[in-house]
Amino acid sequence: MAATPESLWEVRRIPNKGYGVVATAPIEPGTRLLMEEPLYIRSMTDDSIQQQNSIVESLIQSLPDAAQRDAFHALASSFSVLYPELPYYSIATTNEVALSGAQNGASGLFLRWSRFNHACTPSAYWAWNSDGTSPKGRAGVLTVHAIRRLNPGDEISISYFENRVMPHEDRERYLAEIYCFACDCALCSLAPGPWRDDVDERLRQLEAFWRKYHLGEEIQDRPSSPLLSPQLSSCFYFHFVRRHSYHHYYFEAQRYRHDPAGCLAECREAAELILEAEEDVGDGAGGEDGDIAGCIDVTFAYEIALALALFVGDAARASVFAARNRDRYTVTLGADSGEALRAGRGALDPCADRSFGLGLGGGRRRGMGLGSEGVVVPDVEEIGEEAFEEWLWSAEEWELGG
Ligand SMILES: C[S@@+](CC[C@H](N)C(=O)[O-])C[C@H]1O[C@@H](n2cnc3c(N)ncnc32)[C@H](O)[C@@H]1O
Repeated sequence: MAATPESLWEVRRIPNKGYGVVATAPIEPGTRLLMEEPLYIRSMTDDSIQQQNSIVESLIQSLPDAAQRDAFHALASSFSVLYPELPYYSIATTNEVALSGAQNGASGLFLRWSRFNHACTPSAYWAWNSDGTSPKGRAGVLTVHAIRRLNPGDEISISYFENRVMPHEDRERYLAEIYCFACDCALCSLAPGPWRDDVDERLRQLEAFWRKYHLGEEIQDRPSSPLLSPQLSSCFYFHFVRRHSYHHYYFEAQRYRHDPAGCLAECREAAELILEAEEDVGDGAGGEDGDIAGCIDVTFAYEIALALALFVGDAARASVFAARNRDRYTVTLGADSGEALRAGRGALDPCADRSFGLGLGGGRRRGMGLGSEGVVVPDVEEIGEEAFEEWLWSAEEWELGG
């Protein structure tokens, strides 16, 4: 992974927040702001908080570099009043992040990342890249990229929710319980009234989408759901769990199989809600719809849409969704991230994907799906953006036999 220009920001005192990260130069969306290796990684077990305090203490004591030990002790400690006798636990729990991928179930502490404050509509996106390589050649790096245009003096914020979306009262409770603070971002500062209700309604819609497709909550409530065949579960595993492997995944197999176009329509609604908000902040100006920009990334809708297109063997739409993911991951994770590279390969050759055409049944798999039956990507210049979107999301050809 390419190195990071950290001269673009500095850590400063921020009223009512302790320290925070502030831009020192103009920053464009997609700029890499941080690439950092963990100070330590520890597995999350059901140890008591006293045991966790001892575990973190020995991790810190064993660091060879005194400057690193001092930097750990200088970090924010939001739980020190609650647990004055557990200083290591208090610092760890204020600053650690849950890791996914190969380190699933573990958490890490990152000294520089720990200075970024939270906003429900953040200006930067962070992610743990378990396949990313640091300049020192070590596997696993945490990256932060700007997702809005920033000016010198702007605080750079990230979301502590990791793409979870919630209406205001749930966010308030979550931040108070987990992080001990009340958020005063633009979204949380909205006065009660019709506009805040409208924003909450959109957030609830996106939350429902997230819960359904990323946590699979509906299926957990439905004991009659058929078990996935090994073939199907491998398809779903491959597409949804690889990036978000810390989520328990259950899938609506039957609906996915028999009504892929209906599922695609839900992806479209979610993607449009997210994109409308982002368009408003695209020029850095902010705006009414922009109040929810950055709460959830549009790739969460496009990844599902991509998986659906692959499942039904629609190479044309799969390549468009993969290309959109590639472009977005390039902004949020960097062009050199595993996600952007994978999506780029998928855009060029969707038929090579393991799950291409799985929904078509044995005889019609690979090379026999819609990809080779003449569905081609229309020329957007020729038909216009609106008609292109209609084509992309309508999926009239999606008729799966059997
Ligand atoms: C990971 S640290 C962030 C950096 C921290 N402010 C510092 O001084 O090092 C998390 C803690 O920062 C504070 N914090 C983060 N975002 C905040 C916000 N939006 N408003 C108030 N406090 C915030 C809370 O005390 C939280 O527990």
